[in-house]
Amino acid sequence: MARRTMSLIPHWSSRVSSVELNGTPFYFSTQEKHRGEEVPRVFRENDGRCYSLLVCSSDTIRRAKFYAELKDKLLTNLSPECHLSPMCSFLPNIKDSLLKGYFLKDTSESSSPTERLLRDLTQRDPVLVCSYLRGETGGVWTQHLWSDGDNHTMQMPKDYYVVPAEAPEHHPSTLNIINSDVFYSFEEAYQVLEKCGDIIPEARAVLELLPSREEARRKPDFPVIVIEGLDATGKTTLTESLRDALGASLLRSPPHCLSPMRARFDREPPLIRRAFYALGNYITAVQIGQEGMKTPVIVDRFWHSTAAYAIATAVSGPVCNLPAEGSEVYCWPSDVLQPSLVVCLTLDPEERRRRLRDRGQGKTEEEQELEHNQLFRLKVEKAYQRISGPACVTVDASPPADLVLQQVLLLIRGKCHL
Ligand SMILES: Nc1ncnc2c1ncn2[C@@H]1O[C@H](COP(=O)(O)OP(=O)(O)O)[C@@H](O)[C@H]1O
Ligand SMILES: Nc1ccn([C@H]2C[C@H](O)[C@@H](COP(=O)(O)OP(=O)(O)O)O2)c(=O)n1
Repeated sequence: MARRTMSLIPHWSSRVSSVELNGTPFYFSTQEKHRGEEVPRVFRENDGRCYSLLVCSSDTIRRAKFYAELKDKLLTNLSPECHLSPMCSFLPNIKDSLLKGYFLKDTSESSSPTERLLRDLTQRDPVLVCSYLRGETGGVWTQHLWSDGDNHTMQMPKDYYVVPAEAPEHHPSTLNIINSDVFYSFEEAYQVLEKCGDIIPEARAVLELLPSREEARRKPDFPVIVIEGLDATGKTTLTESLRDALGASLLRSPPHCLSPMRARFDREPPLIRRAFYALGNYITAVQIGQEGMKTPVIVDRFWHSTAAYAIATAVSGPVCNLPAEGSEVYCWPSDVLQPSLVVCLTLDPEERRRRLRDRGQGKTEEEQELEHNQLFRLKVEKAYQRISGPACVTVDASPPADLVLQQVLLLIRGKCHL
């Protein structure tokens, strides 16, 4: 922890913080001198004491695990007069600079219980705490960075004034996507599960099922057609019909051999969950390579799903916060087999809800969230459309199943000469 804190300090005053109040981000930064700037919005009309907690550790697994637990830990141990808001700190436009945490307003009588808890956290956990103090007149606020536990030798910087900051060009939640949410090589995803082996036994089981990188890259003779889309858009119906119509093999990602481990990874923080899905694609790629030497191959979900869901979860707020079209975030990994055609089924939300209801089966938590969270659904769809190399061809899935099949067969014949 101490090492990580020290590595942050040289850039400390270049950092910008964002606190989300009712879903809207408010930005502030710090500086050594006050030049008459107004008080940042999060500190205005504020009688309480304010603190920020940022999770930071060079151990990415520990950081992801601790962040996932932190909110519950705080809500359980803090007094009801404490209010938490999501917060982050970042170096504008600098990749991998995002630190996530919470902003805490405490309106209770005594500061002691909260400060005791925060002090304990700084000593035991990978967290960086700051307190904020209002000047005598109320016109200025200063930030005080707490030292971490027993590292007395560390040179702490002096207090800084907090001042309002501009919204950055790229939304902060986009800064850490690469290799935290979306993996662009076998090695990067592999390393995450390898580091989890001691704490998640299922991670070792997944590693044992993995192919070599060469196997995952083998290009088959027959065309490979991937069908993508949100849950209940008709992927299973269409992929089974395509298999029958084309005499094709039908595969899926994640592959069946990972089904017993999937629920465990769905409970893990994004870093670990997304590494699991990323590795699933390499297993499916080997199966595609084998089957594709004999017949055409239809694949139910592949890398588009892995990337689009991960990006949509990682990026908070509206669709415009997503990385712009053309961003490297949307680039197909060079070591994943490229399908001949990717079709993305779309459906208006009302019809999709009707199909989900009619099917009446259990849904993943994420799909339930999708149903309630229109924004998330829009972000997944937008991310699907922006992925390139191969891009996906969008097909309206609202007509009857046989018409959707005919339309996709036409696309396949045009593109794959079957
Ligand atoms: N073109 C279609 N028109 C009407 N209903 C459909 C169509 N395609 C699929 N369905 C129905 O919608 C539900 C979801 O389809 P399914 O193929 O299971 O979707 P997914 O695999 O994408 O989750 C199923 O009950 C299915 O019978
Ligand atoms: N190739 C894939 C397939 C699914 N995922 C992830 C993306 C979402 O978190 C879920 C969506 O899966 P869901 O349970 O809705 O999918 P199915 O109903 O099994 O088709 O799985 C993935 O990351 N990569």
